[in-house]
Amino acid sequence: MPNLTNPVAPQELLVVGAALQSGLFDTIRKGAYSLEELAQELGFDERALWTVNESLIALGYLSLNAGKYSLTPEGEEILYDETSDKYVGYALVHTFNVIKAWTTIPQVLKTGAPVPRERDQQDIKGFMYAMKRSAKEVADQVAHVCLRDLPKGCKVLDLGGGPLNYARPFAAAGARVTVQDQPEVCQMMEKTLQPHETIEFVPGDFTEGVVAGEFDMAFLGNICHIYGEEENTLLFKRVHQVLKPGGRIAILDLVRGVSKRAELFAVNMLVNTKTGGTWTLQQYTNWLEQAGFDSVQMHDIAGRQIILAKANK
Ligand SMILES: C[S@@+](CC[C@H](N)C(=O)[O-])C[C@H]1O[C@@H](n2cnc3c(N)ncnc32)[C@H](O)[C@@H]1O
Repeated sequence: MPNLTNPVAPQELLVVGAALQSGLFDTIRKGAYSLEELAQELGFDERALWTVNESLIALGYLSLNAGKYSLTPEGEEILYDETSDKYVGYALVHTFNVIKAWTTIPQVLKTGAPVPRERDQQDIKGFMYAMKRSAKEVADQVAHVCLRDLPKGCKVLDLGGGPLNYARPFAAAGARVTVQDQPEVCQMMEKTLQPHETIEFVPGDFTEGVVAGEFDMAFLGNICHIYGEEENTLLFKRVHQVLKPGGRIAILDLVRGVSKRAELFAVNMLVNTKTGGTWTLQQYTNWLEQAGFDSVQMHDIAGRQIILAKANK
């Protein structure tokens, strides 16, 4: 059913998301700044900063005492306290970027192509947090389904697994995990690895090539929606080459016609990618069979789908 009952709600999200994205909250958290000092530190226009800060005070995120700004306890909890139920944190930067991208729909309708945008470190961090948040409730179950019947110490390839949301549960279940992701993601996330975690990073673009190996299982978590038929079929063929005979491919995504979220999510891919979208089980099955897989099965975990198939070689 259509539901546009509260069209003003995004305003809070936009101003808080912008403050987080631009480093305003991070800076205020570091010390006591006056308006002039803060504007100087961040290179911001004073009038613009004053207007935004006043709105953040009205919303309850900032307070001003003796001419110095600080975060309110509620602001601190929502933006920085990962142990709190109210915590949203950097995932908000991702929501902010999603909204920015969706405002380009009128242009994309004409050109069919995303409007180019630069991504800075704050954007990557926001994306990582959003991925972590979305995986939190399902990651252990996903790992269980993907690793079922595989021996301890099995070799897993996690393509686009840089955020480590699934690599960590795979490793915790005894797998040796190779993560291939973009160099900037590997660089950021490698630092977060614990010495006991059996995870190695291999930087590289998987549309250009997949790391060599003899893997028991290859996990493609939320990456097939970034690409279209041509790239996915080629990727499945490359994955087939690096799996052991009878090895498993596991694809986690929102399957069109099965997930209730698939149609709307495809709009996000439309405005952010050249060929991405959400795909039906029939499309996945065709691409997998062309790449040399058989025994295709689908599982549902909390409204997300996992497609499993076996390398027939
Ligand atoms: C939507 S996130 C999914 C992350 C994780 N697999 C999950 O499900 O939580 C997509 C990931 O794939 C990576 N990625 C996208 N295209 C890639 C490419 N061509 N080569 C390597 N990594 C890529 C991104 O950097 C990002 O970490």
